[in-house]
Order: sequence, then C-alpha cells, then structure tokens
Amino acid sequence: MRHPDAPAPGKPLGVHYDQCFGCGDQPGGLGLIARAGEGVSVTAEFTVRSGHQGAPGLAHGGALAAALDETLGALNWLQRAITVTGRLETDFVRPVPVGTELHLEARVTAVHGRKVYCSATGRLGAPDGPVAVRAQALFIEVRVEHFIENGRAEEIDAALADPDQVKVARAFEVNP
Ligand SMILES: CCCCC/C=C\C/C=C\C/C=C\C/C=C\CCCC(=O)SCCNC(=O)CCNC(=O)[C@H](O)C(C)(C)COP(=O)(O)OP(=O)(O)OC[C@H]1O[C@@H](n2cnc3c(N)ncnc32)[C@H](O)[C@@H]1OP(=O)(O)O
Repeated sequence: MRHPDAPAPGKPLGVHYDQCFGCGDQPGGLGLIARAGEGVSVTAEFTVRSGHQGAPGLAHGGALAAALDETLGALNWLQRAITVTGRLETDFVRPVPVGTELHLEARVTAVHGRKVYCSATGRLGAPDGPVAVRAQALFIEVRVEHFIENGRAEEIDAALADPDQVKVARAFEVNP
C-alpha cells in the first residue's frame, strides 16, 4: 500500500545516504535520481557514462543491474518501510550504449508479511523507448538495527552523528 505520508507523484525522492553508490554524489557512482510515481511506483533516470562500460562503448550488466536495484530500493520511500534486496533477477534485452539515458520505472506487485515483490524496467532514451533491461525482485523488510548491527562502525558512527541521516532513518521508523 502507498503510505499516507508518501511523497506526491512527481516529487523527487531524496538521497537516502550521501555515500550511496546508486543515489549519492559519488565519483563513479550512478547518480540516479528517482521520483515518486502513481500508486506504489517510482521513476528514475540513469545516464550511462564511460566508467560504467563492460565492453567498448556498452554498459556493464552489473551497472545496469545496480540501476534497477536502486530504482526498486526507492520504492521504500512510498511504503515508508526499510527493505533490502533479497533476490534480483535481471533480463538484459538490448545492449545499452554509453551516453544513453536509461528511463527506469519500478513498482510493487505484491506484499506478503515482510516480503515485498516488485518489478522494474529500463527503457532506452525515453519513458516510452524500447525496453533494454527488466527485473523481478524480492525485497525483505528490516529494522534500522539491520544497518547499525551489520555496517562498519566508522560509517555507522558518522551516520548517527549526522542529523540529516538520522532524519532520513526516523522517517522510516515504525514506532511501537
Ligand atoms: C543509522 C544509519 C541508517 C541508514 C539507513 C537509513 C535509512 C534507509 C532507508 C531507506 C533506504 C531507501 C532506499 C534504498 C535504496 C536502494 C538500496 C538498494 C537496495 C540494496 O541493494 S540492499 C543491499 C543488498 N542486500 C543485502 O545486503 C541483504 C543481505 N541479506 C540479509 O541481510 C538477509 O538475508 C535478509 C535481511 C534479506 C533476510 O534475512 P532475515 O533473517 O531477516 O529473514 P529470513 O531469512 O527469515 O527471510 C524472511 C523471508 O524472506 C525469504 N527470503 C529471504 N531471502 C530470500 C531470497 N534471497 N530469495 C527468496 N526468498 C528469500 C525467506 O524465505 C523468508 O520467507 P518466509 O517468511 O516465507 O519463510
């Protein structure tokens, strides 16, 4: 279900962590910017750069899978729940040249307990361009302790000392 406090359709979704490979401002990262869609869906754009190559002039499949994963992860903002990728199945349908703007769309298809089933597509050049990549995924809901208990102490301590980061984490907390 779309959470009552979910951002309105069209609203840009923030960076959930500034050092995130997918959405943070990282050299070599994806620089992916997502927006809320209708229902429990999001859209995003990812421009393939030379640092994302796997073969001459073509995107690496892992970079494309990461873009799909990040877009699917952004569904968290619409559900106001923290979920992590448990399973990500990817179809690579067309090669993606460097310089392409990949238009991504992701949506939740079903929820069962902590399990969130979702799917995503990436299209070449335009929101209605040809499909280049597709994903089916299972995300699992976790508590914020998942990060605190498993993350490296250095980054966790810095995140907990950063009021902006704590604000993001709080936005997802379901208080008893
Ligand atoms: C203080 C700092 C805070 C910072 C964070 C703050 C806020 C963050 C907020 C929002 C984030 C917003 C956006 C995020 C955007 C993008 C990120 C991209 C997403 C990622 O990139 S994220 C990284 C990759 N991801 C992982 O790093 C996960 C590693 N993994 C684990 O941590 C565990 O594996 C876990 C937790 C997944 C499950 O562990 P668990 O012990 O909690 O639960 P359990 O195993 O019981 O599974 C429960 C039910 O899921 C089924 N199930 C589980 N895994 C399955 C699989 N693979 N295939 C099929 N079914 C599976 C079971 O079969 C069972 O099903 P059933 O209930 O029916 O029996």
